[in-house]
Amino acid sequence: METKAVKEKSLEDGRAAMAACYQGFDPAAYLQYNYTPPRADFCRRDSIVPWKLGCLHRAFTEEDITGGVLVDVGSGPTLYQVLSGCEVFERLVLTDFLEVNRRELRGWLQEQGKSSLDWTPYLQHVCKLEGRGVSAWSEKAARLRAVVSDVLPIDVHCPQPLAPGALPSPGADCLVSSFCLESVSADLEAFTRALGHIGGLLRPGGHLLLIGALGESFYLGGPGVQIPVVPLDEAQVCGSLRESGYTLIRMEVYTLPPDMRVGVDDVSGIFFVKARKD
Ligand SMILES: C[S@@+](CC[C@H](N)C(=O)[O-])C[C@H]1O[C@@H](n2cnc3c(N)ncnc32)[C@H](O)[C@@H]1O
Ligand SMILES: O=[N+]([O-])c1ccc2c(c1)CN[C@@H](CO)C2
Repeated sequence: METKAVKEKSLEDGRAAMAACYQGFDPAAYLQYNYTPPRADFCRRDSIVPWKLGCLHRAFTEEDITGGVLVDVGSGPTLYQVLSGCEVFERLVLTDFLEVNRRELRGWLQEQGKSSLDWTPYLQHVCKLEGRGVSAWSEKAARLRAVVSDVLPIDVHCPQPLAPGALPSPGADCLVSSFCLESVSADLEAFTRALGHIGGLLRPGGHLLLIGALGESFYLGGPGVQIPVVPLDEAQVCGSLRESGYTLIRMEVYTLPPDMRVGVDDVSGIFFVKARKD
């Protein structure tokens, strides 16, 4: 029979091991692996990034998602996940565990062109989805820079993932999180716990937009930096959502065609979830 102290110790050891894996994370390499063609090919209907941007565009333009505060959990060095949400919310908080990623985000936010990836094609694609024409991309960039109020440290394994007082007291109106929870959790139990922790950042009735990997056991966070991932299937994601106090509104799934499997991970599918906090 495992005592509480032993269980706590093994939890702490697991988190420390995962944190150690992330010390080698290389934002520029990660962006190169996942956010350039073929995975980010805006001329291909079956490319992964356009699929993700379409899911986010649809979700953020549905009438049940209204303004206020949007928090992106585990932003990493990427901005694609908030390009639709930035039009709907007045305040956007980006977050990540690593200073290297927070620095990457601040670089783009503070200065034209100071980032490891050119986000212009992403801005243009989302403008097209919004029927604004691609030339509005610089307006969207200005809007994003205007609504991001903070780039904060976060740890989803903490019951309070953000520093006290980081958000207004009712909590955020909406959370978005992509490829974070399963990529930082040692097992399904930790994934579910983390889902509950971030739920504490959200007001009751608020929405969660969650993008994640299905069937993935590892990914490369940089050259030679192999990071373990808890392999999930759709049923486990739905069960974890239910267990951590969310009502599932819908789940959409993308199955990777062979040429999207480029050797930087062993992901087989991607889920997009829209859920509401009970
Ligand atoms: C696979 S990346 C996802 C990045 C981005 N959201 C995307 O969609 O590509 C996982 C992110 O989780 C962050 N992370 C690592 N440990 C974390 C923790 N304990 N709490 C929150 N985020 C963490 C990493 O720094 C990394 O940026
Ligand atoms: O295809 N993609 O757009 C894409 C983007 C990011 C990531 C993946 C796939 C799969 N691995 C995760 C880390 O667990 C990160």
